Amino acid sequence: MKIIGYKLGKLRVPLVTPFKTALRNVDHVEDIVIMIETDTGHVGYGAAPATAVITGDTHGSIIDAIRNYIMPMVTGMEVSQLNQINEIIGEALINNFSAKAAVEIAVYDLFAQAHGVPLYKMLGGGQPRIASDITISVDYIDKMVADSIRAADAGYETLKIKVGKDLGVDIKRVKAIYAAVKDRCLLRLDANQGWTARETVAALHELESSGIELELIEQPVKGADLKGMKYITERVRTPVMADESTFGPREVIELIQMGAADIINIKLMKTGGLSDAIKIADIAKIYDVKCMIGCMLESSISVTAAAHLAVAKSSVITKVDLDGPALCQFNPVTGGATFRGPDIELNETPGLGIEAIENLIPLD
Ligand SMILES: C[C@H](N)C(=O)N[C@H](CCC(=O)O)C(=O)O
Ligand SMILES: [Mg+2]
Repeated sequence: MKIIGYKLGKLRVPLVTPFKTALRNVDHVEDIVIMIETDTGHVGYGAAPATAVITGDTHGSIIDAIRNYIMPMVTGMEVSQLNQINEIIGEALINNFSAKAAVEIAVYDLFAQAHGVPLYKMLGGGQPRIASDITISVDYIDKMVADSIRAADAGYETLKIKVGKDLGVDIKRVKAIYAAVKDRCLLRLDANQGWTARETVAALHELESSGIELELIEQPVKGADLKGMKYITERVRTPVMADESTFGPREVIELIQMGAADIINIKLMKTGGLSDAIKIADIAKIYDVKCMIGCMLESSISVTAAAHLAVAKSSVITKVDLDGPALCQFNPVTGGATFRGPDIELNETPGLGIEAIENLIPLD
C-alpha cells in the first residue's frame, strides 16, 4: 500500500453552546481534514483544528506545513514503513504539531486498514468503550450551574469546569456548581493558565477547607512556568495536571523529574500525533504517573484516533476528556467512533472506520 496523493478540506461544525475558556471564546469547531490516497484505493483520514492560543498553529500554517513540507516527503512511501514515515513527519519541520498530527493520524488509519484491524487492536487492544467528561464553559455563575445540572441529567459523571478568569468569582463558581451536583458528578477544574501560583494555592486551600473534593486542577499557571507548577503541586492536596506545560515526551520527562505535576494531559495536537503520544503513555507508565487523554475543540475524526489510543493504553490513560464531538450540534462524520452523551464506543471496522464526511469544503 503506497501513498500516492492526498486531498485537503475544511470542516466547520456549529457548537451547541459557545465554548469559553480563559484563553478564547469560539462557537464552531473548524478542522483542516486530510484524506491520504493510496495505490490500493484505501483512504486514510486525519484532521486538525487551529488552536493558535495553545499550539501556535493556524489554519494557514497547518495547510502550508502539510502541502509544502510534510506530504512531499512521505508521498511515494509504503504505509508498511510506519515508523520511518513518522520520523520523516516529525523532522519535516519544527513545531507545527497540529499539521503533523493530522498526517500521522491518517497514516495510522491506513496502517491499521492494511492489517484489516481497528486501530486500537493495532496499538495493543483493550475494551473498545470509554466514558468522557464534558466541559462547562466559564460564564455567569447561574449559567454554569444550569449547564452542570443539564450535563448531570444527560448522564455525565465527570464535569470539566473552566475557570481562570477572576479568582474570586472562580471560587464562587466552583462552590455553586459543587453544591448543585456534588452527589452526581466529580469535578475537575481547568484554569487554562489563568491564575498565578500563589493565587492557585490560595484558591485550592479555600476550596479544600470548605470541604470541596476536586478530582484535579488542570494547568493553573502559564505553560512555561514549571516552577509555579511545582510550587503548587507541593502545597495542595488536589492533584495537579499539566496541559499547556507539556507537549512532547522530553518535556514530560523533565516535568515528572521536577515533580511539577501529578498527572499529564496527552493531546494528539500537542504531541504531533500518535507516535509521541504512545511514547508519553509509556514514559508515564515507567514513572507510575497517570494520564488524561484530552482534545482541543476538534471533530470526531481526530477524537476517534485519540479514543483508540486511550483504549489501548487504558492502564495509564485513566482519565478521558474527549468531548469535542459532544459539544457539536451534529456529527458530520459517518463511521469512526460513536459518541452518545458521555459514552464513546469504537467500531470494529479496520483503521479508524471513517466512511464519509458531510459538509467538507474542498481546499484545492
Ligand atoms: C475540548 C476540551 N474539553 C478542552 O477543554 N480542551 C481545552 C482546550 C480546547 C481549545 O481551546 O480548543 C483544554 O484542555 O485546555
Ligand atoms: Mg486544558
